[in-house]
Amino acid sequence: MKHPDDENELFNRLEAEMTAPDSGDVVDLNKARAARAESADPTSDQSPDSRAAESADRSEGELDDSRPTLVDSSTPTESGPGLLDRIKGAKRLDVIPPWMKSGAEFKEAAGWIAGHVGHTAAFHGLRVPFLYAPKLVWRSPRGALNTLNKLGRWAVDAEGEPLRQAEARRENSEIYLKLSRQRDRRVRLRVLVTLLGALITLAGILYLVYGADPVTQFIATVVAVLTFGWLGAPADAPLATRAVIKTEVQKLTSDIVVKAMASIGIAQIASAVAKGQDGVKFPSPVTREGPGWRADIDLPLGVTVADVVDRRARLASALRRPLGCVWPDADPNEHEGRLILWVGDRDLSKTGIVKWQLAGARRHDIFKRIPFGLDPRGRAQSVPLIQHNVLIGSQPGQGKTASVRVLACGAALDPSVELWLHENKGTGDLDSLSCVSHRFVSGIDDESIKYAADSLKLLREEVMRRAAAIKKLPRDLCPDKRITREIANKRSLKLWPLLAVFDECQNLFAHPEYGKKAGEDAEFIIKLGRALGVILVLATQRPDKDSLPTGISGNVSIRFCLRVAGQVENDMILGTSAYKNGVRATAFRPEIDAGNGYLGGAGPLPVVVRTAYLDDNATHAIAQRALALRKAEGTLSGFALGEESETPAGPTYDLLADVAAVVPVSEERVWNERIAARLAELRPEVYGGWKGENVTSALKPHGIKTTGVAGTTDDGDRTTRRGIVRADLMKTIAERDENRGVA
Ligand SMILES: Nc1ncnc2c1ncn2[C@@H]1O[C@H](COP(=O)(O)OP(=O)(O)OP(=O)(O)O)[C@@H](O)[C@H]1O
Repeated sequence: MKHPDDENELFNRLEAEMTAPDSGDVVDLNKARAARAESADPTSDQSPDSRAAESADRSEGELDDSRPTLVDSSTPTESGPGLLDRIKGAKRLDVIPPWMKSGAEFKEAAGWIAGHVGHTAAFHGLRVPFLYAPKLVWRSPRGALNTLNKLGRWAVDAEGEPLRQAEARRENSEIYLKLSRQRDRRVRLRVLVTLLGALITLAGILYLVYGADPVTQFIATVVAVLTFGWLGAPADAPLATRAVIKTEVQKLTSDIVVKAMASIGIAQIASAVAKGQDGVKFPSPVTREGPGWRADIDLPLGVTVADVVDRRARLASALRRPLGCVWPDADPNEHEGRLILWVGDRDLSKTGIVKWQLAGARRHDIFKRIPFGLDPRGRAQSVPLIQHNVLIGSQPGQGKTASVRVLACGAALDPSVELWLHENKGTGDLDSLSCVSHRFVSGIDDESIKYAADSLKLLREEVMRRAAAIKKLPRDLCPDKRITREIANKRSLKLWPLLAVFDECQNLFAHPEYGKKAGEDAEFIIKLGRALGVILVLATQRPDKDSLPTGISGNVSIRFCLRVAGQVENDMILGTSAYKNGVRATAFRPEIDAGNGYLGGAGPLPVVVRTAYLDDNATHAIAQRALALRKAEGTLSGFALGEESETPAGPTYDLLADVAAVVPVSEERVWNERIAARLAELRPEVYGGWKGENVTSALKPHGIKTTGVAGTTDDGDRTTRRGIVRADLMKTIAERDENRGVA
């Protein structure tokens, strides 16, 4: 493995700086130039003579274009940053390793070890009376015979017999006699010891049979049976089977990595390895990180991390690991050619259910990030919601609703958040959260789709209201013209965060009647609502341009893409060029990789995340906690309180303004029937069919009284009929506008 020789480099630089022209030494410029040119092209002959000859041979304009033109300055300059800058720019490694600082990681490891020990104890404990003890009893006669046999052979020195026979065959009488004498001596001693031992054993047996109490007899019998049973075990049949079968994972070494990288079809690496070089460099040693190995790799010049990500399957094959174990990743703090190759011990899809960090939390602040899941390296990943919108997409059954639940539960745990939940699949996946929702619908029928479309219409109006309200806030409270925690806490301002979820939104946006308008409203909200605390979370299983307007997919800031079938769907969710850049959710496997997806926009680079999973029971428990919080703080509203759902008013027109428009200044008093006729002409879709009495009753709530107004009919008759005084109307309009301005 190679490491950069930093110390040497540093030393050379120090030396160079100390002997630099500042020190007052005279520098031989010719020599310096020659040295520089030599370093640029070590193969060429750079003696002054040769250079003179070369220039004489070539006329101007006849330069050899096969050689790159050197553009270095001919005067010596300092190369690169100075020592202090280099030290300042150096990356400091953690004094205490991260795993030692993480209570959660430590707890998880301790829990895992305790579980492992407990499992092993239970496994063998159950087998002792029913399997191991009967096996030992069964094997004990054989063990007793084996023991007697071994004793007998020892007493007569049977082990030496082959050697003596060999010497006899070779007729080597001297050695044979020596060996025979040695055997006689041994046998005499050993037979004596054996007889003595047999006598003691016999005495012991007689004592146990006739003199010992039953407990001693029992213990002695058990010990004897177990011992002989143990000694009677055949070599190929151990007594106990293994409680756990260890899956041995090969240690990742730089040699393995180099070999693998050379075989994935990147020409620069393959040709370097063929020439006996490494092809890639390792800026730091291969280390253990989380449940796997991490290799930091510098790729050859011109090769990018995306080139390796493209070949992930080949890399997995070359490393002889399942695809779900091999995760090539870029390092956001380094250059484009720095690869972090993380090779897990286990396939990501086999890591089981990821526990949600807030599953047991009492409350959460939506202005902080919402824990979302783990990346393959076991690092927690989270999603910011404030100032963002979220788009989630995948094929059916890959975990969209599960990820929506995590985000909705995170928001629900902040009692200041108003939740609008729409699940247009009709399976009730979000029902548990209905008890804390301001608006809620679950269904795929037209009525449910209309409800969701109405919500977007209302949200659009809400965004406009908020924009006007924020504009009026004093600068010290709202310097950035966006919602803050402080503003959200001032309930009178009605500017708390509002999270609206549209699960299976393809059913809404592709609806023949409501789809188009809903798409426009959603785009409007996504573009303007971010700073105003309105957050949209959209999940779709059909990411195409009919079911997901491009205005939405182009403007959303956080994207989570679970398994999709092709490049178009991939880029629709993760953004243009994602596929080309190696961010490919097509690599996930159907069903097996449910819950695994690429998360973009939540950090500097897209990362693979296995989302935390909340089943219905866990969601219900969180919803109940959120409900208690909202009750305590008095923030329950709308659907949760059983209130009638709001529907946006039909086309909204300002009646007073319309009346003012049809009553000219010259008419001080006017009959209501004339106003009705003029209104019907102005807006037939609103006022068509109105009579004088409709005007009377419509103006009454505004405090405009009707009185008897004298006038002339179209036929020229003078008469008195019900009408209004224009001054009353204008006064009412002025008062209303003034009040609105105050609000
Ligand atoms: N994070 C996860 N961890 C483990 N399993 C998961 C995870 N997410 C989803 N699954 C599994 O995938 C199944 C389908 O999940 P979910 O209903 O969220 O998918 P979906 O994409 O919303 O499906 P559809 O498009 O049909 O609504 C779940 O029942 C669960 O078994």
